[in-house]
Amino acid sequence: MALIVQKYGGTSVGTVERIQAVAERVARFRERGDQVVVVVSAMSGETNRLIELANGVHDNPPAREMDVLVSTGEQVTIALLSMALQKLNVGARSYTGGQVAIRTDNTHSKARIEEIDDRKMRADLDAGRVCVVAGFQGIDQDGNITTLGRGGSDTTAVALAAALKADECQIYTDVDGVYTTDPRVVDTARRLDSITFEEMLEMASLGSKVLQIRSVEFAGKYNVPLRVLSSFQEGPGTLITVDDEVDMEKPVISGIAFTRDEAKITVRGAPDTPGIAFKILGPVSDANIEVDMIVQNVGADGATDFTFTVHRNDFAKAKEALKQAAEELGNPEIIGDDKIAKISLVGVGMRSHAGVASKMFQTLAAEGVNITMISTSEIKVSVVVAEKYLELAVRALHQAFELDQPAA
Ligand SMILES: Nc1ncnc2c1ncn2[C@@H]1O[C@H](COP(=O)(O)OP(=O)(O)O)[C@@H](O)[C@H]1O
Ligand SMILES: N[C@@H](CC(=O)OP(=O)(O)O)C(=O)O
Repeated sequence: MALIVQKYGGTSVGTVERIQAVAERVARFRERGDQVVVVVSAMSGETNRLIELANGVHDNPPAREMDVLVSTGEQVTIALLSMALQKLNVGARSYTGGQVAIRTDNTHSKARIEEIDDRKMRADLDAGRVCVVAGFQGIDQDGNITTLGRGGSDTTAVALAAALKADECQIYTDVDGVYTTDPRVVDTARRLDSITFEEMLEMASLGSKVLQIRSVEFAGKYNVPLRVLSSFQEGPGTLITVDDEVDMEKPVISGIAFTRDEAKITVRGAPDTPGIAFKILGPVSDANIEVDMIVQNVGADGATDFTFTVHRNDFAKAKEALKQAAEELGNPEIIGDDKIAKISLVGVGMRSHAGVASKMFQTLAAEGVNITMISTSEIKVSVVVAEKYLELAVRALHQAFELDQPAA
């Protein structure tokens, strides 16, 4: 008998039939004698629909009310799944985040979980019932509903697994595991049997939306055994593993992540004087905008070019912040490009192998893809290219690094 936390994402509960299929899967685990806590997301498309409703009423919806609204999607699916389980004669009870209670801080729309009360869940499990818990939501200490950020149900599941010391946290989705890259873009992408927490964290941070970043951080911190599986087919999925010693047989690159979520801003001809980076990025940071990549060119004739990227949603706001600071910067030219994509190679093997970046640049050059920005860290290399070359570039890199070949 094992204690398992299972999370089913939006596509897996997208229709009544799919909810029934989830109930049947959960029932099979119960028949085997396992104790099961299920976390569900809203039906696919529902959270976006709710956000659009809010945008129709208010151009900057108040964060507290937004959380009251978007948390309703999950309330629908917990009730439906609980009913579907009871129809199969499996004892089940649904709980919103607040009912559990999943206590968070009060940062609406990106709240952090602070404490989980496991008493109700324990009582249900001991009585042989399945607990069906709404993902993505919690409650602050004043009783306000909070949400955990897009994709937050993954984090709910991992946090419950940590609180309950579950034997495994299983994330069921519409793919049968973590792939070498997004299988929707590269059809030769291969499922990985395992990937380290460190690599998964990079993949998630660099754009692979199969797991929410926070959930991977949480699983690593609390040592929660985490597995990604398909809710539509049987299979072993992908196990996220602790990074023990580096396996010399392991390929240098484990995966390719990419994102279209960023935009690039260049300040041309800014004075090349001490403090210029602060003068440019200070106003951007004051506007509460996060900066990702930064490049400052070598100065010439006392002037320099400075380029950085921000989330695409912050593009207009960042340009505006700079325009307001323009006078202090000597009125440089400010240009922007939001048709960019960032592509990243990820792999712990990079620590012990040289030449990954140069092979990446060579591959892109052979395809005629121009690189406009580069950044590296110990286990990743990222480049920015024009968005129109994204698919071409990812496919070429996938092939060049032989990611379509089964691991040795
Ligand atoms: N490296 C990757 N491996 C697997 N899936 C990936 C990867 N990168 C991106 N994805 C995408 O993530 C999707 C699953 O995440 P998501 O749509 O958020 O699922 P859910 O609704 O179940 O939470 C897949 O359909 C796939 O297109
Ligand atoms: N419904 C929320 C939470 C979530 O995790 O969804 P999904 O598991 O479908 O990515 C969202 O759309 O962000």
